[in-house]
Amino acid sequence: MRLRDELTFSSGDADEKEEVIMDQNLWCSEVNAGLSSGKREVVVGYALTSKKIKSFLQPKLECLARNKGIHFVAIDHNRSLSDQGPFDIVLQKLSGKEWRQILESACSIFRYESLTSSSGGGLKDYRQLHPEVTVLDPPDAIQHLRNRQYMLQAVADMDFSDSYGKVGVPRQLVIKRDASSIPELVNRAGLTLPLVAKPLVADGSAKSHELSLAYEPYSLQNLEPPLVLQEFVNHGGVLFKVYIVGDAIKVVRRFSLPDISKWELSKDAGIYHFPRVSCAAASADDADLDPTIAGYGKMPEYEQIFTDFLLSLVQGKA
Ligand SMILES: Nc1ncnc2c1ncn2[C@@H]1O[C@H](COP(=O)(O)OP(=O)(O)OP(=O)(O)O)[C@@H](O)[C@H]1O
Ligand SMILES: O=P(O)(O)O[C@H]1[C@H](O)[C@H](O)[C@H](OP(=O)(O)O)[C@@H](OP(=O)(O)O)[C@@H]1O
Repeated sequence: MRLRDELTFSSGDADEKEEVIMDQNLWCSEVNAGLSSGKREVVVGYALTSKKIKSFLQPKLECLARNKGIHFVAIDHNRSLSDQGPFDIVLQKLSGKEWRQILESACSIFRYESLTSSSGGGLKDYRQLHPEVTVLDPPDAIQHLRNRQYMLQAVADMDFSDSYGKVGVPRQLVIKRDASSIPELVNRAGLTLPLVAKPLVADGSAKSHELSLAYEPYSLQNLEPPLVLQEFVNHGGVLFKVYIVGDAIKVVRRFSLPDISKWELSKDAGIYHFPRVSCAAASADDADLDPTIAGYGKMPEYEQIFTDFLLSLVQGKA
């Protein structure tokens, strides 16, 4: 059980240099409330991009978490990780490079060579120094999701022979450089048009979601490699998004790009850039779908599921 005087936090605000010690009276009353209720206080240090903080750490989530004794604390990018906390969980979605920059700028206690490892650099040493802290998710476990060439490999490797339908990965081609070679490479690979062009790097930036649809390969020469080209797969204009948090699995349905007919293909040319097609606002609630498929825009009861999951990660730890 954490003692009160251990709990000093840094604001994590890049503009604030000095430690911010929470109001001891406020904090004590909460910890006392927690202690009296037997609830264990859980401290989650987070290292997320500002975009992710804005979209993820919504008041509804923070309020529900606090009621369950879970406190989200920004990891101060200006101080060494080991001087902060103590944390029960480090919630992170940064690349090894971003962690490296944070730790280098934080006069980190870690050796420089440890920053060069691919699995999030100093975070790897932090995990060795603090095995009691759960890192969500370990950089080496999610590294492949940052690359659209490798992110689907897990699906391609699965055996769905006993499933009700066919699950596959669209045929795709990676273009690392030299966009002028795309028409020849597409022809040589025998890819069927139209093609969806996606940035190869899926790093969570707005740019990484800038997708294009090309009806002929020559317009692809205007795109900026590295990118991945995927054959367009007609799928009825509805996308099923599967959310998995711990053991909880939820399926939501979204409107997607409509099917493309051969007539359209013959009439259409050029390349079209499209926004976040199947975002939460594109709920397919009204689509004429099999009623057994539950779901809507976002993951239902997400805040409840995620906070219960965080508690499950620390249950049983002293
Ligand atoms: N090969 C494809 N065939 C047909 N439609 C596709 C294909 N790839 C992507 N799409 C359409 O483009 C949308 C976005 O594609 P994708 O999910 O790969 O991008 P993303 O940026 O990873 O999306 P997310 O918003 O989930 O991060 C999909 O929801 C789907 O509507
Ligand atoms: O359909 P949703 O709103 O869940 O789409 C998510 C998307 O699946 C990714 O999780 C995005 O995160 P990044 O890949 O890090 O960009 C989310 O973007 P965000 O800006 O809202 O965090 C989408 O919402």
